[in-house]
Amino acid sequence: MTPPLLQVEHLSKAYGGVHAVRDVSFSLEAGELLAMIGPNGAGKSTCFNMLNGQIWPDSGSVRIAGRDTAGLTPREVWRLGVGRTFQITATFPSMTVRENVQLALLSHEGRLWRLFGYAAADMRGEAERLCALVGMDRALDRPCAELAYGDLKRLELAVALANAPKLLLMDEPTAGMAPADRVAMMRVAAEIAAEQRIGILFTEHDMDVVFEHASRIIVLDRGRIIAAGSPAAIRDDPAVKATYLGEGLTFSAAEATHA
Ligand SMILES: Nc1ncnc2c1ncn2[C@@H]1O[C@H](COP(=O)(O)OP(=O)(O)OP(=O)(O)O)[C@@H](O)[C@H]1O
Repeated sequence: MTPPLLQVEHLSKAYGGVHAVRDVSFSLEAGELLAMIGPNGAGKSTCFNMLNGQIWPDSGSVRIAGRDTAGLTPREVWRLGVGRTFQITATFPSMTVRENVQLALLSHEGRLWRLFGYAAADMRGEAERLCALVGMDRALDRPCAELAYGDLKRLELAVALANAPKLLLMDEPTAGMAPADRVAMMRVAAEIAAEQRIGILFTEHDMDVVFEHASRIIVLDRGRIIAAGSPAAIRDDPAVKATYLGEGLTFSAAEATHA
């Protein structure tokens, strides 16, 4: 039997007396868009940091396509096909959209030293394909410094895709975006996940985005998974409602969408 793309078992991490992540287990298949939600301090970032090798767990395991990542550095985990996008975008402002993606493609190929030679030209077509995939083909020659924030996030997704990830970790991909851009951004991510058979795990505070696009949702609270399941099941889960209502948040928009 083929192992899941991502298999997390009994993952735990404590900082002094704070149990940031406690006994977390879940799996993710190729093509799936899994949302990890939870209030501030629930343990989402700590989980992500353990998944890409930035921090090592106290106990538990992470397997990528069956391969245990224990003891691997972030770069080694990246080589297994785990990409990550961050809340704060990291592109080169003076370079154009196309050049940023070409650079990522060259870096993936290990050919960075040939950046200004013909190798960069080799990557032109592929860079344009990736830009089109995220809806940035209209801005190929624009310097990144001129881009609106939403477009920078799309570009960041293209840069992450240049590394041909099997699993993409997206840390609040829509943070700082206008509501319409948020939904559009995740629609693009969902289409890419399905078409390219990439597994995407994302954290998100905007419940409209989560309920509209996630195939499944896991809910963390104080380091533990308190619920996991389909968007409909999570919306009706009493423990989830209690956690979020405690924060003054409601699922009203999501209820309207799915009613
Ligand atoms: N390096 C650290 N040292 C000490 N405590 C930490 C460290 N990193 C995280 N924590 C604590 O672990 C808990 C989980 O934090 P984490 O950042 O993983 O939550 P989060 O769900 O990502 O929150 P947010 O939504 O605010 O980003 C919090 O109580 C936090 O204060």
